Parts: sequence; C-alpha cells; structure tokens
Amino acid sequence: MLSSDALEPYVKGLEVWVPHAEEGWQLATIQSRELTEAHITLETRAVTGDERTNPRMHMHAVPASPRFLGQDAQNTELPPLRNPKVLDGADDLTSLSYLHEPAVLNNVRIRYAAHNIYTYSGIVLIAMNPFQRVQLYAPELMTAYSGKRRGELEPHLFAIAEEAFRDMIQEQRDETIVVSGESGAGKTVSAKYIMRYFATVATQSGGKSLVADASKRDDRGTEIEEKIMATNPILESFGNAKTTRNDNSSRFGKYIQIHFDKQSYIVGATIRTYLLERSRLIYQPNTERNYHIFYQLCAGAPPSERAQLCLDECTKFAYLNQGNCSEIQGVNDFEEFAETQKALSTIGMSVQRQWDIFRVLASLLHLGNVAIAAQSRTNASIAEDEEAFVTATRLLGVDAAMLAKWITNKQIITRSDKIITKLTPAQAVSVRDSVAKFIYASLFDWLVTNVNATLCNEESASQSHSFIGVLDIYGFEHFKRNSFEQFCINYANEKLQQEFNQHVFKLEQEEYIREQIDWQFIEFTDNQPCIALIEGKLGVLALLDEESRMPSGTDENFVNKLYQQLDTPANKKYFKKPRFGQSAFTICHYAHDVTYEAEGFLDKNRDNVPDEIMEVLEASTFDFLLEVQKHRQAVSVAINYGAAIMNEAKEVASPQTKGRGNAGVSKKPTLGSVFKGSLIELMTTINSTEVHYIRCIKPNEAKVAWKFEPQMTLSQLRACGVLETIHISSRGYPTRRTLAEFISRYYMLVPSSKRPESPRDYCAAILDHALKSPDKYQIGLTKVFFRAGQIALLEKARTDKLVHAVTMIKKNFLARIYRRKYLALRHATITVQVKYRRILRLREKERIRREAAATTIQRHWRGYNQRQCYRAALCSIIYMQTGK
Ligand SMILES: Nc1ncnc2c1ncn2[C@@H]1O[C@H](COP(=O)(O)OP(=O)(O)OP(=O)(O)O)[C@@H](O)[C@H]1O
Repeated sequence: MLSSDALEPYVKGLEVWVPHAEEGWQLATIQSRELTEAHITLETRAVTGDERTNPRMHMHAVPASPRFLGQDAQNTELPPLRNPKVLDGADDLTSLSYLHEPAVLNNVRIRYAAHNIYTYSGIVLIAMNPFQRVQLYAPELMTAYSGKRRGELEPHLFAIAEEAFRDMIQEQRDETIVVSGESGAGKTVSAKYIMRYFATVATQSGGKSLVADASKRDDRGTEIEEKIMATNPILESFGNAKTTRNDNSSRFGKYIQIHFDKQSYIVGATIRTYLLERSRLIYQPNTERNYHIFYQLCAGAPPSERAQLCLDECTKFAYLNQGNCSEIQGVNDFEEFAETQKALSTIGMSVQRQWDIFRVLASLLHLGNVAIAAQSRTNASIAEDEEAFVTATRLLGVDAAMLAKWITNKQIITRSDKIITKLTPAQAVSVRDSVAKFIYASLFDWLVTNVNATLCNEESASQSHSFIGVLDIYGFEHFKRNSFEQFCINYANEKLQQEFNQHVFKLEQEEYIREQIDWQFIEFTDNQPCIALIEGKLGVLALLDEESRMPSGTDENFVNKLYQQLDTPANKKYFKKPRFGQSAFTICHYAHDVTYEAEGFLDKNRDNVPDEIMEVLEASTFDFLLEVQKHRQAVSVAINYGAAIMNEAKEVASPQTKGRGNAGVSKKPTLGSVFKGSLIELMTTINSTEVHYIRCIKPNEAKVAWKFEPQMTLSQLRACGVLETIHISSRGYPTRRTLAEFISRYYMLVPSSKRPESPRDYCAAILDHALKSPDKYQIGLTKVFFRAGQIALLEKARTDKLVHAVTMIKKNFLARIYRRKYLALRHATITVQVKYRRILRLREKERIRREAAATTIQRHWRGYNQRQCYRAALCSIIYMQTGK
C-alpha cells in the first residue's frame, strides 16, 4: 500500500526519472496525476528528446502493489524523483537528497562533462577514466593535498592516499587502499599515482605532512622510493599485455604493501601477486599480444645477445604472432626494453642475471615454434634436430631426447607397473605448452620474490612499524563466454564485496554510535551463501579439485557433480543449471548472474606438467633455471603445507567427506586451491587493516577521451558495489550535514527572533519549522542525519522562503522607487503648474494692463479726435464767421 507521504511529492510539473534504453534514465515531468480508490495514475513526458523516440510514459500504481507502466515495460515502483538542481554535480553522492541509480548516474555524468573525474560516494572514491592526460598529478597538487583532510579540497585519489597516510600515523594501524574496476578502467594508473604520492610525501613527527625535501631524507630513503617506483615497469613488462580492452592490461592482481618506520618514512615494500593469466603465453586472441617483455626483447636485444639467443622478428614466433599484432600505437618496444633493463638494475639485479632471465624467455619462444608432427595417424613426434627444438633445449640446458620423449609420451604408473603410451599431436602440443606456461609462471613468481627481497630486506623488515597496502585487483568480469579465469576473478570480487559491505555497515554503525543518535540497525543481504557455494566443503572449488585429482577426471563429470550437489532448492538463489546444454553452470553473483562454460576448467585447475618433464627440467645444466624451479618447489611446499592444514581442518569438521575419491589422487596443489588460499590470506590481511576504496570506471568501450556511455557506466557502478552501498545506506540515514553547514544554509527557515544560541538547538528549531516528520531526521553531536528525500524538502522550503523574501524586497524596493518617481513628478508638476499659473497671471496682468492702456489710448484718441473735430469745427465756424 502506498503511503500518502510517498505520493505527496508526485505533483504535476515535478521532474522524475524514467528508464531509457540508451541513456539508462531520462528526465521526465509529471503531466497529470489521478488518484482513485483503485489505483494511482501518473502520466509523464520526457523533458528532452523527440516524440517518436521518447513517447509519453503512462504510469500506474495500484494501492496493493504500486507500479508504473513504461512504454513497453512494467515497473513496480513509482518513478525516482529528481534531486534539486542545486545538488547537481555534488562532489559527494551522499549529499544528494534522493540517492538512487538515476541520481548517481546523473551526478557522475555532470561531473565528468565538467572534466571532474573524481567523485566521492561516502567512503568510496569513484574515478572515471578520462582517456586523456589530465593536469591532476603534478607535484604541486601533491603538496596541496598533503596534510589536508578529505573534503577540504576537490575529490582526488591523493586525498584518499593522504587519508590513509594520516590514519596510519594517528591511529597507529595498517591501512589498505583497494583499487578495483574492470579492465582498462584505470586501476594501474591510479595505483601508480598513489605509490608516487607516498614516495613523494613524507612526514615530520607529529603527523604534520609535507612534501619530501631531499635534504631531509637520507640516501637510503630516496633509494628505496626509487626502487619501489621501479617495480612498476618491471611488473608491467612481465605481467602486462595488450588486450582489446586495454593496451597495457595487467594480467595479474597485485597487493603492494609499503612499509613505514616509526617516523613514517618509507623503509621498504612487499608485493603479492595473484592469478597471472598463464594461457596468454601460448595463445592471444586477434589484435592482442603476449606479455610486453617478449616484444621488448625481440626489438631491443643487442646483436651479440640476439645471435646467442637466436632471436628474430617477433612475427617469426608462434607464441607472439597469433594475435596479428606486433606493435602498440605510441609504444616503442626498443625503448621500453631499455627502460625495463634500467628498472631491473635499479632494484639491484645484475646484468648477468638479467640476461639469464632473457635466456629463459628466448627458450620459451623457441619452444613455441617446435613443430609436433604426427608419426602415424595418432602418434605425435618431434624431430630432435629441428632448429627450434635444438635452440630451445640448448637455452634451457636440458636433455633434448628426454624432453622430446616426455612431450610425446605419457607414463601411467599402476601398482605393479609403469606403462608408457603415445600421445596424439594435440595432446603433445598441450604438454609442450604446459611446459612453457609452467616455466613462465615460475619465472614470474621468482621475479616477484626477488623484487621483494630487494625492496624489503631483514633490516627494513625489522624497522617496519606499519604499512599501507595498495590492492590493484581485477573487477567483476562477465563476458559472452566465461571460463575458469572469470570464475576465480568473480570469486575474488565476491570476497571483496563482502568485506566492503561489512565495512560500510560497520562504518555506518560507528558513526551513528559516535554521534549518539537513536537507531535500529537494518539487516543487509550478505553474499556469504554465494561465497559458501564457491568455497564451501562441497562447493564448486572442492568439487573441481576432487575431479581434477582423478586421473580420469573430465569437465563433463565435474559439471555433472555440480548439478548433483548444488542444483538444490537450498541453493536456488545462487546456483542455476542452464535450461539447454550440459556443459555450463550459472552462479548468481552479487553483481550479475554469470554462466561459466565448464570446458577447460579441469586443465586450468590442474595446471601441472608431467612428473617426467619436471625431472628433465630439474636435471638442467642451466643454473638459473634450477634456481627458478627451486623457488617454485619452495612455494609449492608452502602451499601444500597450507592446503594440508586446511584439509585437516576440513576433515575434522566433516567426517563424511573423508575418503571421498582418494584412490589415485594427485597431491599437487591445484590452481583453484592455491588461489583460494591466497585469497583467504589476502582477506585476513585486509581485514586487519583500515580499508579505503577507489572504484575505477571505464566510461566508454572505445577508449575515447571524455565520452560518457550511460549504460556502460551504470553496469560498472552496479558491479563495483557503489549502488549496493547506496542501497544499504539509504535504509539508514544516507544524507548528513555538519551542524555548521546545516545552519549556514537553512538559518532563514526560522524567524530571527526564535534562533537559539546552541547549534544543536538551532538545528532543532530549523528542522521543527521545516520538516513535518521528526522520524525523518536525527540530530547527532556534530551532524544532522536525514532519511532519503529530506534535503529536497528543506531545499524547497529554503527556495520558497528565499523567493518570498526576494518578492518582498522587490515589492518594497519598487514601491520606494515608484514613490520617489511619483514625488519627483508631483513636485515637478506642481512647480510647472505654479510657474505656469504665474505666467498666466502675468499674462493676465499684462492683458489687463494692455487693455487699460488701450482703453486709455482709445479714450485719449477719442478725446483727441473729439478735440480735433471740435477744433476743426471751431475753425470752420471761425472761418465762416471771419473768413480767415
Ligand atoms: N587518471 C588517468 N588519466 C589519464 N589517463 C588514464 C587515467 N587512468 C587511466 N587512463 C588511461 O586508461 C588506460 C588504462 O588504464 P589502466 O591500465 O590503469 O587500466 P586497468 O584498470 O589497470 O586495466 P587492466 O585491468 O586491464 O590492467 C591507461 O593506459 C591510460 O591511457
């Protein structure tokens, strides 16, 4: 049933959001509203756009289940309300009055259009990729953010870095900055700037930040910072590749811990890496490349080393030419090779050791060129004198005959016998490739361990007092075809999302307690059932491991096991068996339902090379290769030990799983279990730190500067949990203002005679006047908390008040002006009148005077005439009488 409160704002002329196919959401105004006992009808019209593409929208809501009908879709809710215009482009989404999907999208869009790439969403920083160099990372800006609290300046990743740095000093605890987002969203760039910030900014005791002054740092300090920065080009060369989505895509996850001493100077760093994409070594889709280092080596090796390693154009190597892409626009592999070498030297790696590494890389390229022929129709064979094979085995320092034998044959050990069978050419190619993948993955791990050894020796480890970790991890992935890699990535994201949700809740609760407001905490939907479905005792990973350890295990058996174990009513919210086909399974993740193709799961999970080939490699005459393998074995032992402990714990917990399919079971750690172990370890670390979040968003697929694709942005906002967080917090008090901010904006809502002294009472007085429902807000010690929508009401009240005030001022002002004008006019009129009258009077006087004069003249004239006549008559008489 719709409450009258909910309906109240929906009046004619109000702006609301309606769904739109391309724009995500579109602005519309309510044209009419009709309320009957049976239902409510709202009719809206799009504010912009042409009538054909955006026809009128008719909305209905029945009392029992409010709904509005779109052009062709039915919605069960009233349309979301638009925020007051004054909030457009707010730099923190939590300051919006209505917090919903369209509001978030609109705000981010407005900011991006104004070239503001960063926006806060509560504790999260949303970073939109500009796909263009922006002037936001200069040292002067680092100085500006140094020592400043978040919110004092525009949103920025330096503000997040500074916050972590300050918290570390003040709270004496470890910090983590989680940078996530989809491929090409800007994680690596952001992580690099954060590291640069830490490398540039140092502290003085007392927690006062300042940009590092070279004179204040000893050489060791500066050297460590240089080394830390040098890890970027190294890891990028060996772990990044060109993909369709990103020219410099990191094909692994990493967690870099920067260690600080008691004075908050950097003393070292350690790097943990996750799930390097191994398949890229042997296969690249069209327009994609293998790892950068191979192309750099082919372009940059000097002639003597080139000859020694038999290097050629990169297009000549099967492992490098499948994507038909040997160059990246704007990247010079020759120069990049020099950069990589320089970085390796910076971390203290000798030139000899560098060439050992390059030798291994060259051997892999030649191994990829080894032709596997069909000896008979089904049996594979390798020509031992083939150039590529000779070079590969020479560089690897291994027995060519033995390697050829174990690439083309397989040995099965039974209780009483050892049976050798021939492999098909396809199987042999797969073994050859598994050797290459194994060596490259081992080399990568060795490299990371060595980088760590130089970045954090025993001395720096002993000085380390606290650390800030930067996690640059792949975001949620959902492609047309999803495989084991996407499964692992999405599993990692489920774990991070859970941590994030709990964190947001924890923070909310903490703030409410700190501010001493009354609240009843709301439950939120935890994604734990989905995580349990993946990593639980009989979850996807356990069943995958069980099947992987069977000598005769297949992807089909694995997927059937999933159907049997997991396709149950209890799991129906999280696991689905697709309607068609028997080779896929769907997991309903927090961000999206993803259907995974089971094909290849077992191979990828097993990720092992036959024992016989391991023996061949272990007998190598190339010392460096042996060192790499020893390192690998040490890591495996550690993982096995961890796995054994985990298994033991599991078996104690669940006796019914004991003995499940143990016959002929391989004891090697599977990739899934390794990943699970490293993820658990990562989560333990992260949970012991204070976490800060940066969510990178890729605003368009084509990587075009400043282009905003709403649907693409929306799906990422959903996937990175921003909308989920907003949903969570909107059930509490999502909007808040400090008492001072609140008073300075809304003081006019209470008459000046009724303004109390204390800020809290002042706020209470304002709220009492402006908001009808006291349950819609709470006044804390330093902040006022609002339920969704209240700021819009306050804004409206403020606008009404101001409009009223403006009208009054205008009225009085105009009255004054017109009165003045009137008085001036009156005065002028009177003056004119007086003068005119005077003139008239003068004229009258003059006339009278003239008339009098005329009369006189007339009289005189008449007199004169009469006299003249008299005189003439007299003369005539005299004349007549006298004759004179
Ligand atoms: N802040 C930024 N300023 C300018 N350009 C950026 C910024 N962030 C990202 N870019 C551009 O986007 C590209 C992709 O960024 P980046 O490599 O950091 O993505 P990613 O999220 O790490 O991707 P992947 O997961 O594939 O490694 C960069 O090469 C750069 O061109």
